[in-house]
Amino acid sequence: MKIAIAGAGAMGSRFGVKLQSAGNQVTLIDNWADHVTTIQQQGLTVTTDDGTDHVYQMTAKRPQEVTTTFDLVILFTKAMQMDQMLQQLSGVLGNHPAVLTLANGIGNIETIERHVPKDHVVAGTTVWSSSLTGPGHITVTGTGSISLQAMVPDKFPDLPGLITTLNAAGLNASPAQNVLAAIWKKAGLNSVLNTYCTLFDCNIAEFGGLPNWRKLNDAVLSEFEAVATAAKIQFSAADVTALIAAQFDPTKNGGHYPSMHQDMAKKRPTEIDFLNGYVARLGEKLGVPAPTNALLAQLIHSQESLKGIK
Ligand SMILES: NC(=O)C1=CN([C@@H]2O[C@H](COP(=O)(O)OP(=O)(O)OC[C@H]3O[C@@H](n4cnc5c(N)ncnc54)[C@H](OP(=O)(O)O)[C@@H]3O)[C@@H](O)[C@H]2O)C=CC1
Ligand SMILES: CC(C)(CO)C(=O)C(=O)O
Repeated sequence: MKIAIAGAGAMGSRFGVKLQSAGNQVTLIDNWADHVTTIQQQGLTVTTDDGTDHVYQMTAKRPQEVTTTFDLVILFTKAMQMDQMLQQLSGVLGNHPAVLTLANGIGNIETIERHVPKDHVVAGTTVWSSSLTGPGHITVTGTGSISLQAMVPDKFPDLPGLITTLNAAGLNASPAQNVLAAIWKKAGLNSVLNTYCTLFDCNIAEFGGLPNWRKLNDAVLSEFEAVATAAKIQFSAADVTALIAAQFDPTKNGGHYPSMHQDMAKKRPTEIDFLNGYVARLGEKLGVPAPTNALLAQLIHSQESLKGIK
């Protein structure tokens, strides 16, 4: 399959390597010029759990250099970069490839549907993880899985085929029954793990080792559940808490510093407005206050300001 990874940072690069190793023709597309040039000249370096470096020769391009067509575009930008990437790839999208997004945050589907017909879109979530440690260099730990669903299930040509392609690359994909519920579930997880690990400067296992992690968790997720219920979205705080607890295991994501922590460390804007901030705003609109999520969003914004992040 001809696959474009649009947004080839930490996650896009990890997925790109796995899909190419399984025999697909993969193009990594990214706006970070140094990253693209390093991959073109030296290959993509992947440091694995045991500290070993593996170098992969991969095709890497900036969006404006892409002229080929693809069967599948996997969008792996940050939520706030998605609209720009879709605009830059309008020529590529004109050939109607399937478009899959597994990015974190709520609201990405609406962004994609401004650029791509709904019946070509597949959305989902993943608990795979990765860190972009420098241009052309990622560090990966643990394993993960993917849950995904076509936005118009009767019209999307071949979801089982897409799942087979992802699974042949060892990505552990399975169909979701209710993609909006899956996105909210993942956003609940990120609004706990990403936000607290960033504020406390810790990894996921260290957060799980806090004696009061459950209290901190419940303060966020009880509001998520109330807002989701008002918005008629299926959400169970208990289910999300179980998923969070499963990440503490070092063979899953225990050793991982969440993507928001990585953003803050690199002085890059975070996705907070698509996580706790989104729920606080929606809660306000629906008359269901979410003060803990509103405060956490403000705390992260304050940290961004102190670091000079705009
Ligand atoms: N990392 C993880 O473990 C996980 C991440 N996710 C989600 O996946 C999506 C993609 O995240 P992720 O792969 O972490 O994103 P990254 O931060 O690794 O990369 C995103 C983009 O940011 C820019 N960028 C990043 N670092 C630098 C730098 N030092 N200098 C210049 N530009 C830089 C690049 O694009 P540009 O130049 O165009 O700005 C890059 O493509 C997000 O929605 C995230 O929440 C989901 C599960 C796990
Ligand atoms: C890996 C995981 C699940 C950790 O919160 C994630 O989604 C992230 O780092 O953004």
